[in-house]
Amino acid sequence: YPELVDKIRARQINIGSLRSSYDYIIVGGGQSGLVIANRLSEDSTKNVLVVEYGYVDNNPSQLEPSSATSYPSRDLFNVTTVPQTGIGGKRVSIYAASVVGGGSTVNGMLFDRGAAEDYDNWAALGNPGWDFAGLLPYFKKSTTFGTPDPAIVQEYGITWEPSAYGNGPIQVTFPSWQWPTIKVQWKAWNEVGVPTMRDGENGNAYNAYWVPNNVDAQSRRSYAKNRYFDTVSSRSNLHLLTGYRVNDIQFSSAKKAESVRIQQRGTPNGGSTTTIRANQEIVLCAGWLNTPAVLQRSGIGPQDLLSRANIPVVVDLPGVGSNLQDHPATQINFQYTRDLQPNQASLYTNQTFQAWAQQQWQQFRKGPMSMLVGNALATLPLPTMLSTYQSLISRVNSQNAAQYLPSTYSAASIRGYEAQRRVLMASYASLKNGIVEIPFSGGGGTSLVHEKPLSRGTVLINPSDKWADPIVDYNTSINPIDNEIFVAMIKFYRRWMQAPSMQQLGPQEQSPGASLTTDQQLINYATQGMISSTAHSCGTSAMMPQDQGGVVSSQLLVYGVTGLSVGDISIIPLIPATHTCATVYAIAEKAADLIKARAGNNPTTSSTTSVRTTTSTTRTTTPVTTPTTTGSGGTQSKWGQCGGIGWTGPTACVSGSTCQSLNPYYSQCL
Ligand SMILES: Cc1cc2nc3c(=O)[nH]c(=O)nc-3n(C[C@H](O)[C@H](O)[C@H](O)COP(=O)(O)OP(=O)(O)OC[C@H]3O[C@@H](n4cnc5c(N)ncnc54)[C@H](O)[C@@H]3O)c2cc1C
Repeated sequence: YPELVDKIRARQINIGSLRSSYDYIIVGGGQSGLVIANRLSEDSTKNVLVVEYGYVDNNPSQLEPSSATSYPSRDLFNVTTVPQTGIGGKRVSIYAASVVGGGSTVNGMLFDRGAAEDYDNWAALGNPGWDFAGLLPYFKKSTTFGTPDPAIVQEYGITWEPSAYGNGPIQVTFPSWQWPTIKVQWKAWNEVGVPTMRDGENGNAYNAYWVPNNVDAQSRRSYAKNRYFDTVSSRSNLHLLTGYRVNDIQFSSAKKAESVRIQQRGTPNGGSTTTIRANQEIVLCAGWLNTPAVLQRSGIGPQDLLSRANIPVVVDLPGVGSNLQDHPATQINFQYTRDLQPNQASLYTNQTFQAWAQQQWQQFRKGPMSMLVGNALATLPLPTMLSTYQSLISRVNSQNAAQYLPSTYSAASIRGYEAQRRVLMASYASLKNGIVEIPFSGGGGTSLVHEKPLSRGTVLINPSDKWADPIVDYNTSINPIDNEIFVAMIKFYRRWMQAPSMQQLGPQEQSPGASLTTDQQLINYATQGMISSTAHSCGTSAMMPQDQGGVVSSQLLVYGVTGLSVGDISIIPLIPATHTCATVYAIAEKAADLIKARAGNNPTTSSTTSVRTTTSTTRTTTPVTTPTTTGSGGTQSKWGQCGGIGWTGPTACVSGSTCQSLNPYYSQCL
């Protein structure tokens, strides 16, 4: 493993080896940023710089299935929302990665796509080429399906559609284990009118279907860093600079994006910065939280916000930071009084089973411990769940759209929302599009997830401190119809638990509890336990027409300037009914093709630039002082932190490992 670490370190550059200019500068080396970097650097005459705020996380545990359910705080931004008045005024956690590979490095590895209608809706909002047919080649280009263990396929009747996959970097398959109770659950779905689909990845992600994970045959995480970045380490035209924040973008008088200003992480705001020029294009891939913030700090955003923050306006683009969407969720729990054996609890309660599971894992990387977060979803159309769905749709249509939107929304953003509502209501009435998601893997408890909320939020820089983390407000459940969807979900889940097949398990409702029956009681229950985000935040630099609050065109170019595009999750106009990782790969693959195509039409002189140019041409930088570490004594275990700025824990490593500095902020026992 240390050899691998050395290899990874060798291909990163430090500030001293930066060129003064690159053909492409990618802001953010997260999931989408690494995909785009890989594709743009395929042309050896183009040089590409990725600037990433986070670092490489080389902890091997991050590749293991267990990492799907424990998100390491070291790799995440530490931000909470403003009080969410629609769910009792609580502040909720947000999920935004800050590590090389971004969300793909830390996420739950449930790897699904939305229904065809989800993407057709994007095209209907004024984005030709972004329908499912336009995206399918990119879903395929990014993935390869690995045939799972035939025994588990046969035992559980797992189905998938091979033609939905291609020959791409991300490995996708099913683990070698499922819990027996899931067989009963599949039957029960059918009994309450939810058919089983052969596959969700081919545009049919509605009703109930199996969902694979993005893991290789050894159940190891297959993600942007190891499949899109590490694999092209020999390319000298691709540079990655970690531990630096892109503060803002600078424009020429003709509003061409010319350069980025970067600053070392942890140095005081307003301190020294380095400017790097982009000959061809700057591509924002800083994610839903920071892409709008970088735009706003660069003078592209709502005019009144910019002037309150003392930022000169380059383009008054009110949609920047609006249109925030995620999938809010609440919990439901039933206990089986006659559960099948083994079940999930057996891993804790049955020592023989536990020992067998350990042995299966350690010897063969198979068995219960190869499982991640589960592999089955019921993504239910509204008419399946609610017989009075038409009345709900009429009530949505008769709402004054502005009433529930944030007060900061411009007339253009309100128009855009009305356009979204038109396509959304068609989806609410459709039998080929899910409105809610109920994950199931055998147990009686799960999350109830709203896939198509009407409420919208904002991500705005703090006008009194533009360097602070952006202010996030999801406005969760501000629109009362969103709560009606939760009530319908709870009632339908109860119906599922009452299905004939389920009775062999003896399900007993724990929460909300059978005594809660009125809609208001269920709303109170749902909102009390509700979270605003299931880590699928998106939409904050939306691909919509400019006069409808859009930020980028269907070419992903930012309105009002040239040489600047967005290639990450923030371009999503309308949240799809799916976990977002696979969709982000498709967006980024398509973005790379769009960028290449326009470069082809407009060649630059960059091909003549020497790749070897280094520091002397880099604009001013203040030398970075080497940080010191004050240790508290004691010995750190292998893989643990042993130094870095601000570290006060042990600096000595357990025998067999040595403390190695990976960056100024993190040394590790390796
Ligand atoms: C904890 C978690 C669990 C998830 N679980 C699942 C799941 O199971 N299944 C699924 O399908 N999806 C899941 N997702 C969602 C999915 O991973 C994300 O939607 C996707 O990774 C987003 O990709 P992105 O490229 O848009 O942003 P990111 O991958 O977040 O990349 C943005 C990058 O930009 C960097 N950055 C930010 N600001 C700056 C700046 N100013 N300068 C330089 N760099 C900057 C950040 O550090 C980050 O690395 C999860 C996400 C998270 C966070």
